[in-house]
Amino acid sequence: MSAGFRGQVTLDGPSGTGKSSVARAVAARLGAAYLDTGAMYRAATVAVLDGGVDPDDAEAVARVVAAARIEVGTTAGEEVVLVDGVDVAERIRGAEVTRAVSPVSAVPAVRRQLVDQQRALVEAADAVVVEGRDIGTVVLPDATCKIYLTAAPEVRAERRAGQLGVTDPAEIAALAEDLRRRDEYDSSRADSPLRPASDAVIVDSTDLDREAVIDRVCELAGRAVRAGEWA
Ligand SMILES: Nc1ncnc2c1ncn2[C@@H]1O[C@H](COP(=O)(O)OP(=O)(O)O)[C@@H](O)[C@H]1O
Ligand SMILES: Nc1ccn([C@H]2C[C@H](O)[C@@H](COP(=O)(O)OP(=O)(O)O)O2)c(=O)n1
Repeated sequence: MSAGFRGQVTLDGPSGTGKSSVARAVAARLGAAYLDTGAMYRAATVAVLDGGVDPDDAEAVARVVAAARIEVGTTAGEEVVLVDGVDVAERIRGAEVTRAVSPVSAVPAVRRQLVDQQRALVEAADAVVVEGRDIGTVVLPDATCKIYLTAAPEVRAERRAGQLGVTDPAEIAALAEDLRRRDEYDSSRADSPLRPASDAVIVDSTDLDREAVIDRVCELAGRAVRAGEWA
């Protein structure tokens, strides 16, 4: 599978499974656009924090996010994330935003607003790789190829630690607890909980390196396109 892909590849799954790194590489290989929907919920969280609002106050969160202009780019390798015109690409990866993003993303009005934006961005692209938590289930139920990435919790925590340069065992344990809490929150919320779509292919990356996961996703995307042509 190389140039010529047309359609949507969705990559959902919990934190630290490799969604972002795999989605970016797959998009580059397929010559497709790339949409990081987690970055949009993180940007909304910046607006909430700067608005001086409690992330657990759903009504206030919905009000602040409705008034915010959230913009994300769709080119892999060029992370563009703006809130009211201000570049927040670096800030959205910080601990303050990571701590507050789950309650913000659980607010139905916030989800409706961002899902509308996500669908518009996807419609503008002939080929796109979209990563998140509810892309195969809610945002793009008719996507060409749906992948659900998983990995053992301790492996995910180690990967996240490696990414952040954390080596202290106590800090790694805290990261693992952070991932566990966020997965639980994201999986148990009422609106669009994290779960695999019934027609998603589950890829367990516990014992696969990044390149192997990228190969597998590209192979599945190629297979889905061929199946669609024959249907
Ligand atoms: N299959 C893999 N094996 C080892 N490390 C990986 C693998 N996939 C991703 N990584 C690394 O794990 C870290 C977290 O990956 P990331 O793509 O940010 O995950 P997610 O978007 O699911 O949270 C990154 O440093 C990434 O390079
Ligand atoms: N489609 C999505 C994407 C992310 N979210 C929420 C839930 C996640 O905890 C946060 C952050 O997502 P992000 O993909 O950036 O998180 P990780 O990189 O996996 O740590 O946003 C969501 O509710 N729906």
